[in-house]
Amino acid sequence: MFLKKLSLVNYKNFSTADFDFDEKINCFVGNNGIGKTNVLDAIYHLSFGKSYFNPIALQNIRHGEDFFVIDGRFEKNGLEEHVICSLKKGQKKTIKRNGKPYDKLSDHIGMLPLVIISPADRDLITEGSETRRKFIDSVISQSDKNYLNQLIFYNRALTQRNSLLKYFALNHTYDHDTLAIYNEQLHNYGTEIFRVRQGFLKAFIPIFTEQYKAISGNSEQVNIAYSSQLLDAPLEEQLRITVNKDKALQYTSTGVHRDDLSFEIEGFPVKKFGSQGQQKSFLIALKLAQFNFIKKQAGVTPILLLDDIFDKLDENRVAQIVKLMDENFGQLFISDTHADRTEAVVRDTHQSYKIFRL
Ligand SMILES: Nc1ncnc2c1ncn2[C@@H]1O[C@H](COP(=O)(O)OP(=O)(O)OP(=O)(O)O)[C@@H](O)[C@H]1O
Repeated sequence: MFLKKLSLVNYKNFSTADFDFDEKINCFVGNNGIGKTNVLDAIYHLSFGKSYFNPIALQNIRHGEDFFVIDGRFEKNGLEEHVICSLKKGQKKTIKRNGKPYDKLSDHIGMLPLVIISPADRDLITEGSETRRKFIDSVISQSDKNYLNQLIFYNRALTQRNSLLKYFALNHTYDHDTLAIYNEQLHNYGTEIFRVRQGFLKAFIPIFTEQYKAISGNSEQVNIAYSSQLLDAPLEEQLRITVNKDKALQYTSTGVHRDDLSFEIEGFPVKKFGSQGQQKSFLIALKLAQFNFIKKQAGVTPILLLDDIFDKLDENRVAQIVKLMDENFGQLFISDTHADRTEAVVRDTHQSYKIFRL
C-alpha cells in the first residue's frame, strides 16, 4: 500500500499544496517551522481521521480560514483508494472513501495502516498512563475492528456511570438497579478489552525485544509489564466493592481505564533508570515492533512516518533503522532540516526516493 498523491487546502500553514510521491521513500527537507511535520500530520490524518500532534481539530485549520481539506490517493492491492478528510468550522469532521462518507470515523481505522515515529513519542515514557493506553489501543485497533467497538462501548458506559454517580451526589439519592446495569456493561466490555490487551502483549513483547536488540546492539533484558486491576478480581466484583468510594469520588475508580504499561530494562523502570540512549532505543523499538505487529496481523505493510528523527538519534542509528526497514518497509516519509544527511542515508538503501524541498 502506498500514497500516490496528496493535496492540501488550508491545512495548518499550507494554503494549498500538491505532492506526487515515490512508492518507496519521500523526504521533506527545509528550515524549522516550514511545515515538514505538518505534511506528515496530514498523512496521519488520512489514516486516523485526526492529528497526531494537535488534538483540537479546529486548530488544524489554517489561521484565518474556516475549513481544511486533505485529499489522498492511495494504491492498495492494485486498486485506488481515494480518501478525503475535511473539516469546516461549525460542522462535523468527515472522511470520505471513494466518494462515500463514513457514518462513524472509527469505521475508517485500520483501512490505511500507518506508524509514526516522532520526538513526541517520548511522552510514552514521561507522561501518565493514558498515553500508554492510547498507544496499545491504537496498535490493536489497526488490526482488530471489534476491539475498537468494545472500547467505544466501554467508554460510553463509563461516562454514563460517572454521570450517574454525580447525579447521586447532587441529589443525595442512590439507585442500585440503574448502577448495576452500568456495572454489568463495564464488566462485559472491560473483561473483553482486558483479554485482548493480555493476548496482544503476549504476541507483541517478543517482537519488541527482538527490535530492541537489533537497534541497541545490547543484550540487556527489556520488558513491558501490564498492570490492570482486573488481574486481581473480576471487574463486576470490584465495582461492587468500590461503590462507596466511587460515590464519594463521583467517578469510577476501577476498570480497564486505569490499566497501565510499565517499561523496564533489567527489571527497572526505563523512566527513572534508563540512560538517554536506552530510552531512545526503547521508544524506537516500541514503534518498529508496532510496525511489524500490524504488518503481520493486518497483512498490509503500514506506511512509516519518521518525523525529525535525526533530531533524537545520531546518523548511524538512523541509517541502522532505515537499513533494518530496508527489506521490509513499504512506503517511508522522512522529515529533516538537512537535505544532505537525509539524502546520504536514503541513497544507501538503493530504493527509489524523492526529496521535497519545502
Ligand atoms: N492552524 C495553523 N495555521 C497556520 N499555521 C499553522 C497552524 N498550525 C501550525 N502552523 C504553523 O506551522 C509551522 C510548524 O510547522 P511544522 O511543525 O510542520 O514545522 P517543521 O518544518 O516540521 O519544523 P521543525 O523542523 O522545527 O520541526 C509553524 O510555523 C506554525 O505556526
